[in-house]
Amino acid sequence: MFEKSSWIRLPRNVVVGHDVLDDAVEVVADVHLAGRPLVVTSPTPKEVAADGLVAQFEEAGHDPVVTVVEEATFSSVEQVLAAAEEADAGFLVGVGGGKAIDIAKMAADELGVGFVSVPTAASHDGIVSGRGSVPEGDTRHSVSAAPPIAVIADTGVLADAPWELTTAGCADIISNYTAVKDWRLANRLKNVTYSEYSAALAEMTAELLVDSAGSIKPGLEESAWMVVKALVSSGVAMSIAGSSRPASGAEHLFSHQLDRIAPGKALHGHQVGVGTILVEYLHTGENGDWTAVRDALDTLDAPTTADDLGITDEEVVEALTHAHEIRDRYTILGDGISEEAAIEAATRTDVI
Ligand SMILES: NC(=O)C1=CN([C@@H]2O[C@H](COP(=O)(O)OP(=O)(O)OC[C@H]3O[C@@H](n4cnc5c(N)ncnc54)[C@H](OP(=O)(O)O)[C@@H]3O)[C@@H](O)[C@H]2O)C=CC1
Ligand SMILES: O=C(CO)COP(=O)(O)O
Ligand SMILES: [Zn+2]
Repeated sequence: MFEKSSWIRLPRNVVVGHDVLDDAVEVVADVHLAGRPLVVTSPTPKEVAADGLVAQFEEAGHDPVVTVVEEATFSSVEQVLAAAEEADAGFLVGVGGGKAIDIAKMAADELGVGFVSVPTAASHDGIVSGRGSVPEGDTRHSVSAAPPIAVIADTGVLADAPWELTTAGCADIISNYTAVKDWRLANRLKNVTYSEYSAALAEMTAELLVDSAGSIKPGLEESAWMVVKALVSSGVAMSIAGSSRPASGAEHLFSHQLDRIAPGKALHGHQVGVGTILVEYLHTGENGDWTAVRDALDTLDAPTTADDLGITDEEVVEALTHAHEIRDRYTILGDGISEEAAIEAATRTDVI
């Protein structure tokens, strides 16, 4: 008897374009969210977008409240839960980069209320995903959470954000190449659940972005448009998979380990981009596709070396040799690679 079942949870409204932030009240009404909005944001996105959004909700008689989070931690989730309880919030609106959106998403999931995602930077593919990524001690959890009911991605805001945030988003997409390779490997060797549809979508998203790399330029709203569409598509791949597998493999474990070893030095997307060069080398060898990955990152102005990331050679080697310890996720790293192998990979690829 066939007994398999799966849930694919996706956003209802994905609104992308120029000045769409002005339509927030309408978007919220369209998905029937009711009650007091709790706006979850972080310091810069508050000024860039959340203050204006709050004024809009006030004008519409929604009586919004705001809470500002500083870090992507479980204690930030607790802070938001307490604020929501105190305000008796009807739904949550996450305004910011990956940090604010992840925290709002997880808190809304815990509360069982609706969540609206308002990215202020095209810097990560968690904008629509049903995941939250949170460090805790020596590990980093990829937490399941309901995806946003609605996404409001204002391309004017995204294009005005610092260019390096957009290049970080591009690199987060390029990492799908190695993430999918790791996923297929884990499926073959460890029988990990695998979805060909999800993997194909994740790979195609990276392919389309790389094909357009030459026309993605700073300050152009059309470029923000192309990148955010790719980020949405990659998030949908995660929702189809029911895990971050199509968008997060060994290159992400490397980045998560760097967050512990060299905190605050570089953006998530930039770290995973450099990780993708290294992991592609490990998958395909000296004459493999890592040069194409490096060239694509270079064309997009994204970092390709330890120097570009502002980290030391030793930190790269330490992150690569300890990446497999981040979580129980089988990748090309297996149960860890030796220091010699890490130095070889990083040297051959000119990362160090
Ligand atoms: N759930 C998922 O599926 C995924 C989750 N992630 C997670 O997302 C995070 C990475 O996202 P990222 O956006 O890089 O990190 P942050 O949210 O930390 O944002 C990066 C920086 O950009 C600033 N910023 C945001 N918007 C603007 C703007 N419009 N103008 C100027 N500055 C701005 C932030 O300000 P401030 O300091 O004030 O916040 C912050 O300093 C990681 O925690 C990662 O694990 C990544 C991919 C997928
Ligand atoms: O960053 C991610 C995808 O780009 C997801 O990260 P996690 O695997 O930690 O959830
Ligand atoms: Zn990522």
